[in-house]
Parts: sequence; structure tokens; C-alpha cells
Amino acid sequence: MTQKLNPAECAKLLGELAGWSMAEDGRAIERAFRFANFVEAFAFMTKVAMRAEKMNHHPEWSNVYGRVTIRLTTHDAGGLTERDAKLARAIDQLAG
Ligand SMILES: C[C@H](O)[C@H](O)[C@H]1CNC2=NC(N)=NC(=O)C2=N1
Repeated sequence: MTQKLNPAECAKLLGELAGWSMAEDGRAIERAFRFANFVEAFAFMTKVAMRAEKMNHHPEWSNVYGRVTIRLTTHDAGGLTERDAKLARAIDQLAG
């Protein structure tokens, strides 16, 4: 099973992932993305959804018009793991 990241590993990860922040519960990382309109936001979500499915690791997210808010945590581990880091990097790439 994927091992939860320890506090030092979490801090290191946040240092590497510009734009992401630790959730208040300390069990996830979060980032908000803004797009010009709903269609661009949904196109981004579609790309992320396909990648998440391929990685078998899925975001918790919401969308209002051009804004997409994403929370990443590993449910099977009850906290942050390397799988969240990997998906965060992929999401940042897809955001362009
Ligand atoms: C069996 C388990 O549901 C799967 O391995 C995947 C599916 N997608 C997942 N996504 C996230 N965020 N956390 C998980 O633990 C997870 N598990």
C-alpha cells in the first residue's frame, strides 16, 4: 500500500509544487485554477479526468464557471502520498 508522506516530505513536496497549498486538515493539497470561461475550465477537467483514470488516482474537485478547485488526497492511505504528488504534477502540466 502507498505510504503516507511524513511532515518533512509534505513540506518538501509543497516547496516543489508552486501554487498548491496544504489543506487545513493536513491530509490533502489544494489548488484553484482560473480559466477564461466555463468551456475552457471543463476542457481542462476532461483532460485531468482522463489522466486520473489512467493513473487510477482521482481528484476531489469543484467547478464554478471558469474556476476549478482541486483537492488531492489518497483515500486508501488517509492522507498525502506520492500518488497525490504525481497527479498534482500531471495536473499542472495539463493546465499549461
Ligand atoms: C481501489 C481504490 O479505489 C483505487 O485503487 C483508487 C481509485 N482512485 C483513488 N483516488 C484517490 N484519490 N485515492 C485513492 O485511494 C484511490 N484509490
